[in-house]
Amino acid sequence: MTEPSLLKLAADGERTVRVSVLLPLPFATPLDYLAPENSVSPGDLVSVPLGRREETGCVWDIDSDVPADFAPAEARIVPLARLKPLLGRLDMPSLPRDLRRFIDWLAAYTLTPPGLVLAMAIRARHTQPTRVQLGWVRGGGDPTALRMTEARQRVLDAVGEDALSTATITERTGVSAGVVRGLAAAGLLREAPLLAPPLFALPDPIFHPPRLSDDQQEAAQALTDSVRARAFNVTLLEGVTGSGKTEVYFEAVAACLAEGRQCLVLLPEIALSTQWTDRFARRFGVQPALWHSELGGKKRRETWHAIAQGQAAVVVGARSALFLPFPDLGLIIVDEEHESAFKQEEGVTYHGRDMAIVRARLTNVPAILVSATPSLETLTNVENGRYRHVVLHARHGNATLPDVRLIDMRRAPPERGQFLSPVLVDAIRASFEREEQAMLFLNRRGYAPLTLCRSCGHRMECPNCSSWLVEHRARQILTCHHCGHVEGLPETCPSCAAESSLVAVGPGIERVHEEARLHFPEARILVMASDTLGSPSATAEAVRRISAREIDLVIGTQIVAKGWHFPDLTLVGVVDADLGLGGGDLRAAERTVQLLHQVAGRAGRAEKPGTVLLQSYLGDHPVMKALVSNDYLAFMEQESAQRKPGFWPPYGRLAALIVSADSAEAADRVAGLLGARAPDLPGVQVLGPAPAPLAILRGRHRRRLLLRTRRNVAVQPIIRQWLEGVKLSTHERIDIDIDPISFL
Ligand SMILES: Nc1ncnc2c1ncn2[C@@H]1O[C@H](COP(=O)(O)OP(=O)(O)OP(=O)(O)O)[C@@H](O)[C@H]1O
Ligand SMILES: [Zn+2]
Repeated sequence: MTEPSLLKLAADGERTVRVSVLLPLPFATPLDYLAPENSVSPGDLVSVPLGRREETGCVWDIDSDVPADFAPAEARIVPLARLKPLLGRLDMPSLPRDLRRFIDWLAAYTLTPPGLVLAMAIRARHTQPTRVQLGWVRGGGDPTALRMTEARQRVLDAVGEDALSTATITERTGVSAGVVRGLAAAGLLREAPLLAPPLFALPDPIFHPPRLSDDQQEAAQALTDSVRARAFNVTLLEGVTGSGKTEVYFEAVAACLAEGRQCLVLLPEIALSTQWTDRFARRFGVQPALWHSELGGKKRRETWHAIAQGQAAVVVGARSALFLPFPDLGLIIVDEEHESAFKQEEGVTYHGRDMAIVRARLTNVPAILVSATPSLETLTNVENGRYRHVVLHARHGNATLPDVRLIDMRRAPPERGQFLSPVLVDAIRASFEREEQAMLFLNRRGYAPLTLCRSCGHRMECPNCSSWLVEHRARQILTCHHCGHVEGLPETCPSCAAESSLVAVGPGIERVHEEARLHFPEARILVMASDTLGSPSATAEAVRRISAREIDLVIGTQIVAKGWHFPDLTLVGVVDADLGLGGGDLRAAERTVQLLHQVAGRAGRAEKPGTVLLQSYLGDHPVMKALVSNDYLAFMEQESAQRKPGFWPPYGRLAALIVSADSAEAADRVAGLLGARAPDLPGVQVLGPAPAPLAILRGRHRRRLLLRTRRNVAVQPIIRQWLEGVKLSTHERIDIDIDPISFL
């Protein structure tokens, strides 16, 4: 690994200035250093002394007179004479101004030290650009200094302004490397950096445009207009599954390319998006740049640099792509905007969709949110005129929306110990007979969610978390889906020592697979879950096999809901449509409709019509009614009517405080303390403290408090004041989650 070269700071006159440098560490503010005047600019990455270490940071401000009311109390202004000098500037692209403002904004909004947000932006620097390769150009030496043989002349004719490597020269001219060395020694050739071939070829906006329907054309026009206007605004692109939303927003990407600017597309599960990138390549002639957590070190740093130098024109990424240093960003698209996967729950907690809009605003470029089932937040913003609305009403071509039907599990129950109703089994058989493909969806990995002792009732629980262990029969283990704890399946009950008394309760997809094999011994079945299909190549292979009709039945967790397009897939069976509704989460119903609608949307996307069967015990539930009648908006109106009176989001604001400690007593002490000094303000309510649903997670005891306010109340100052002076021991923590979407 090569370190980036450290550039000396050129002194421009005598004066030195105070330079504030933000370090990727949990400090409340940037630290001040000294540098010669005009030697660095804001955004430059620099090396600084910190104690006995050297750290890389980013110049945040120069010679600022920090106003007293802006500086937090702990930011003491150190006199110039006591400041240490910068060690040098890294030979790397600087962070653009809009990105720095975004980092500050996000830090303030999420109540995170800004350095920790910066760390997300410059993580890629840990692995630096590969060393520059050198080649040869014409040198300024005296041509008569050397006898001009024919071989030497051939070399001089071959080299031009762009450097060529020795290997290329000898290959092109047929001379030996010695001739090249001789010319160099005589000064007739000079070393110069080789131009690296660009890592990402430029996508061609007119490579292969589709012929759009009138509806699509109108939608595309609205989007491309806003791209050309080069100003911030947000548009919701809503359209039923299979209506061509992707084709339509590709037109906006094309417009952005035509403007010569960069474009960022956020997808919720980028590592699984091979179908998306292939489509992109068919439309634009080349692959886009990818950005996600699984990118390897070399690829990661090369991509970071290509983006910083404006060479990567289209970046498709996970939420972390919001922190990339685009020098000329022209458009941000968030596909599947309703997805909760955009929320980062660990470390800095932020919502990728919401922050995409913030970034678009600070960069002053348009944002496009895309969904078949938009979130209530987004619909509300459309309603109050903050977002524009562009709608695609029908599926593309001759495809029709699938027929969604309910299987009432009380009336058509499965056989004892089974999970598929005879109605569903018959429907699958019928689709095999028509030589069509079917899919079974169950959002639960493993074999069974609970293992129970038949004689004493003991439940197999995680030793580190308050949760059940999930059996994975293929691997013969019990595992915790929260902390990853793994143990073998015991032969006897650990509590009463009864033999062979442990039974699996409830289904996971492994168990549904087992049952499907029983019903359809001949069928070619493929199981798709994040633990069996983690890597992009495994996913690509699965997609290939389904598309090539090597598979009759797909059984999967939520990864099968993603934007897949399989023309021969006509039947989708939802094994447990009620699954997401338990737990009392604010958005449980909304999320269930969105997920099941998305799954249902995989059926009948081409010529053959599709059918969706929902197995449910709650046929009268608004969620089931919405799915059967395919009336999403009516459902969202009910949702809205339920949330409005209590000022639940999006009609009010929420922030969660999660207390965790190494003992229940300590957790109770801190939670009690917070409860006792909870803010007492108009329009503000504090719920809790209460044990978190996951009262123990990874061995830590957890309590939750929920702050709920009217929409017009800013929660950050309230929380800052609330926590001021709260002293914690090293084993106690308070995590803040602004706009929480998980209530575990
Ligand atoms: N104008 C068009 N010309 C040719 N093919 C099209 C056109 N519009 C859409 N399609 C095709 O129809 C299928 C569905 O389109 P697309 O995937 O863009 O829809 P979507 O709304 O994004 O779907 P979903 O929300 O279900 O992921 C794709 O195979 C797409 O290539
Ligand atoms: Zn656990």
